[in-house]
Amino acid sequence: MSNLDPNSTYIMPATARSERKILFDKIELEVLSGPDAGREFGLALPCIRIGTAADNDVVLTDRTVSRHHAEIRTLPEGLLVRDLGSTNGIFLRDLRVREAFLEPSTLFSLGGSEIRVRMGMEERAYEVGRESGLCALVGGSEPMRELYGLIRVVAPTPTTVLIRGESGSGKEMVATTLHALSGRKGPLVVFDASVADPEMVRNDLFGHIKGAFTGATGGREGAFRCADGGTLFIDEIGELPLDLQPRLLRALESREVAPVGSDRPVKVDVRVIAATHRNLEAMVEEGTFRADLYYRLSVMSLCVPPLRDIKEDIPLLIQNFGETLGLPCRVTPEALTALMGYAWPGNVRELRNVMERAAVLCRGEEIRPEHLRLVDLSGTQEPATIEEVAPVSVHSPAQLKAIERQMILDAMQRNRHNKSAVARELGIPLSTLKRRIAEYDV
Ligand SMILES: Nc1ncnc2c1ncn2[C@@H]1O[C@H](COP(=O)(O)OP(=O)(O)OP(=O)(O)O)[C@@H](O)[C@H]1O
Repeated sequence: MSNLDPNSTYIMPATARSERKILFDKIELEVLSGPDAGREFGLALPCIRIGTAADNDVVLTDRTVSRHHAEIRTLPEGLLVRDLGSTNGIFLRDLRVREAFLEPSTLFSLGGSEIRVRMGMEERAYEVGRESGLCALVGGSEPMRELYGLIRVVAPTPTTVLIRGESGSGKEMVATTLHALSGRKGPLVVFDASVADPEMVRNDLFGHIKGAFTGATGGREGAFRCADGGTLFIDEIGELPLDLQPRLLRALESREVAPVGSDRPVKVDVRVIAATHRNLEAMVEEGTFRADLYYRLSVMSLCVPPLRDIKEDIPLLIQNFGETLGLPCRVTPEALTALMGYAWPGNVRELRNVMERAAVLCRGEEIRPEHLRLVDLSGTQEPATIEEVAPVSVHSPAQLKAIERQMILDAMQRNRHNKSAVARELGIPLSTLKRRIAEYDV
């Protein structure tokens, strides 16, 4: 292994201020003997398969090599080689091994082919340009431009990406942008791991066969297979039930999924992007998130800045919402000052909601500070929520609660109990929604 931490993305400032470099891990193989002698491979994948069948990552022509002979996986401890049930086995010197960690530049043999393997690094340059947006993402601040540079260089690779950032900061938009620039022909499938029922998460993510469980009257493809040829975006990965995490890890490494009720895995060509607002490191520490899955996901992390750190983008975002949402209102300098002074705990989503509401309240005139209804300048209070959608106080607090409860119930039904989708639809953070659900006994 390289002496750099394999669990991190390295960004090295280059001499020119606008160009940075990023390092991708890769597995390098060199065939030293046998019919494929002289061939070299460098693959930026977490796990590679070697054999004579065409669906391997490294396809050899040596007839003493089995169709699916071996796999090599990158792990924090090093490169792990594993026999996939070959006829002629894997040999390290004279020792036949079923599974072994390889020292750097170790030689091993598959049938009559001797192979040298090592962990490599591929350096790619990326530009931090002067643009004020990328695809649907808006913002010309330095952190946003840095993010665009990373998105452009990471998008066309098969690397799993972990997007981190606070709720409402634009993680899903970053995932959409990564997919749009990936060149992958298949669809973008969004999967929310915060659904309350773990059974539902398992069935919806991996699919199931007919009769897999009581009530499974038909088969279901599952998000993984629906995303074949495209991208699977797993939102709220920190909420993925612990017992499903090994299954996801297996799918990421083997690029195969076994539908529930079946022991026949299906090959999938899916690029996985995950997102979270949670502190996964702390979750690993406390045992609620598996370290091996964390390691696999965090090889490439992209951080979306909170709005309070990119306040210079507020005017641009407002202008963009005006255009995309058809809000023709002008913002007074006083209102802009108020917007710039606010802490934005709900990030860009909150800004959008505030602007939408202000556009209604100002009745076609210019937006003044009182239309914004920004009550909390410290950022300690919850962002504007659905009760504020009913601005004129014709309801008693009890009636408002009943209305809110009904709105949540309706949205839950529409979104098949997918809480993140509900929170998105209602324009409130997931944490607030969860509190309301508990409070109203929904
Ligand atoms: N950079 C941006 N440019 C334009 N609009 C943005 C940007 N970032 C966020 N938004 C707006 O904020 C809304 C919320 O963004 P998004 O759903 O991507 O956030 P998120 O971080 O995935 O939220 P959550 O953690 O709650 O799932 C989007 O619908 C979009 O309107």
